[in-house]
Amino acid sequence: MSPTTPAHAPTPRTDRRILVGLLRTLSGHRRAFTLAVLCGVVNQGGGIAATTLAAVLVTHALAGAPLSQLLRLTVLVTGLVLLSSLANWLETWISHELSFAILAEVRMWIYDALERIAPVGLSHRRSGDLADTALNDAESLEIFYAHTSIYIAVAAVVPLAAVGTMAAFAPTLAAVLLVWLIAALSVPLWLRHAAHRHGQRLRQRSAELHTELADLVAGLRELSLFGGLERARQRVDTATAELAAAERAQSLRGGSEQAVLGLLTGAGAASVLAVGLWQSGQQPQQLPALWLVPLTALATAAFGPVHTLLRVTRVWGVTASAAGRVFDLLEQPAPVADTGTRTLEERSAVHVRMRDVTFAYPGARHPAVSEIDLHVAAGTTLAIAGHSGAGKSTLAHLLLRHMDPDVGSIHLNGVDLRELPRREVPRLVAHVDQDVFLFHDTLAENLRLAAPEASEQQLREACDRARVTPFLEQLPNGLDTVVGERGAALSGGQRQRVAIARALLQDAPVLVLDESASQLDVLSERELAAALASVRAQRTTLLVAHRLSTLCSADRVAVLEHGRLVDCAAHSELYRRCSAYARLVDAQVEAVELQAPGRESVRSVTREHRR
Ligand SMILES: Nc1ncnc2c1ncn2[C@@H]1O[C@H](COP(=O)(O)OP(=O)(O)OP(=O)(O)O)[C@@H](O)[C@H]1O
Repeated sequence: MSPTTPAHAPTPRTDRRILVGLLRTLSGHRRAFTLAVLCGVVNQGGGIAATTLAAVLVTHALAGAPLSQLLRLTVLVTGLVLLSSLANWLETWISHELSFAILAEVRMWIYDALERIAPVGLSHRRSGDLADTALNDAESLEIFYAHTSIYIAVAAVVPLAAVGTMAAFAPTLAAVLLVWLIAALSVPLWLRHAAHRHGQRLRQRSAELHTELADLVAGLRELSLFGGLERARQRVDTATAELAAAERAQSLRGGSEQAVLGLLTGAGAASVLAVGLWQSGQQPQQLPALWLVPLTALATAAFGPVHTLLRVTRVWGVTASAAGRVFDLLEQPAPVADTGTRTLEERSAVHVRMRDVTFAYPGARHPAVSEIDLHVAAGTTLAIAGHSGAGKSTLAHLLLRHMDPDVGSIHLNGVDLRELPRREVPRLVAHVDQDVFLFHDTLAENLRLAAPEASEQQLREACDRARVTPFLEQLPNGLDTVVGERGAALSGGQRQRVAIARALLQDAPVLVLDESASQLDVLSERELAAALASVRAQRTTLLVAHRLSTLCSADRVAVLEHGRLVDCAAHSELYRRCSAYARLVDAQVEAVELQAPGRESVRSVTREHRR
């Protein structure tokens, strides 16, 4: 079973909210940002000044100005070009440093968010989609921090400075230029809805393709077993085609934006030239003809920062969509509050009390568990039995505090789980799940997950007690053997024994054991039973039981039906007095006998509990 789906549904974000969110991230890097903007202003401003002065130089040369004056102008133009290049290099360097520093922060925030909302808050998201947010969405923000934010500031300063300079020589031309510059800057505003739509679609399609591929790789074995490879191929093909269509729409809009901007730049320069020509032809002359070429050059160059800005804002839709997905994850509320401050004084003997516990999954019509009242004395084992869907795993998840009861409470030695800090719970309650996850790492490192400081001797002791040692000796490199992705190099039973060794190393006083429902051969079952007995000794255990032998070994068995507690007693007594339990046990025995006729262990258990 998987934990609950949270009710959290992110509200749609406007461009302004996203921009404010992105800029807020910059506030911790004001110095680097200001430096980058300064370099950007010098780079773009120097470029415009060099272009304008080069035009002045040509005009003066044509007008027969003295060589010394031409030389001075040449030195000035060269100096400006060098300064602009240096500023360009510095801007690129600082802005990328800034961007990488912020991206490193964002990635850590994403990691913290994943940790805060796991496991319940992640259950409704596909792992490929989450990986895409953590990697590609975060990566997409690079363009904003390294370019967009800086170019916005530069584009707000440099063209205005160019208009100001022009106003000092020709106020009318400056007014004409200003009108065209405003028109050019408004292009992304006209197209913002399309840009947002295209960007969102592009990021979504890219995430979908990524998720499809991740699913395909993870489920390759099942797909080939059930002949589903062709269908999976078609799904990848469809996702690829949809991504290509989204990319095409994005490029088409980008191309139109570029063409419109080119048109506006040309029209702006032509208007300045036309008005300038008209002014210089007036009597008395309103503008010296010699200024015409430099002023037209200045007008054309003033569009440079706008072109640079629009080159990056063209992908604003993608950035906004990626930022929205990242912010959604960062702002997703934790499924359980972490406000507890109490500690457990006595940790060696912990008893568990469930008081009137009721819990319903969000959107479910009925509670998964209702009014459960249970007590597990310190050091004893309580097995939870019931048909599939009866609420056994839900109780286990509540004890692990993956979620909180809607009504009632769960206490360890009288302390409500909600009163403990969240990080304290794994120190008190260990979990051995039926679906064991092992990292693609050595067996030793997988074991050290529970106790990072454990010595090799301690690892070996835990392996001995959890019956890992017999198969450990067969592994090529013993504890240093890499167990493969998700522990693929080990069998299901072996993985469970590794998980038991891990729980032993974790050394928590309470244990939640979700027993594997799959049937094991007699030898494996015996090994597993011995390992379980070892980890349960002296621990308070809540055992989600599927096997008859495990039910018999528990101190008491609680029977659930449709989320309600039917009865709770020792196995033999329960078998006699509780018809629901008797039916469950009989069904178990018949199923096992059917699968393994004549199996002695089953017969003996059957004889035992039927007495
Ligand atoms: N994440 C979830 N979201 C919504 N409902 C859920 C979720 N997980 C379980 N349920 C529902 O809650 C009820 C109890 O499920 P639970 O997994 O606790 O039963 P179980 O007794 O452990 O079953 P099994 O033996 O098959 O694992 C079922 O009706 C199930 O469909």
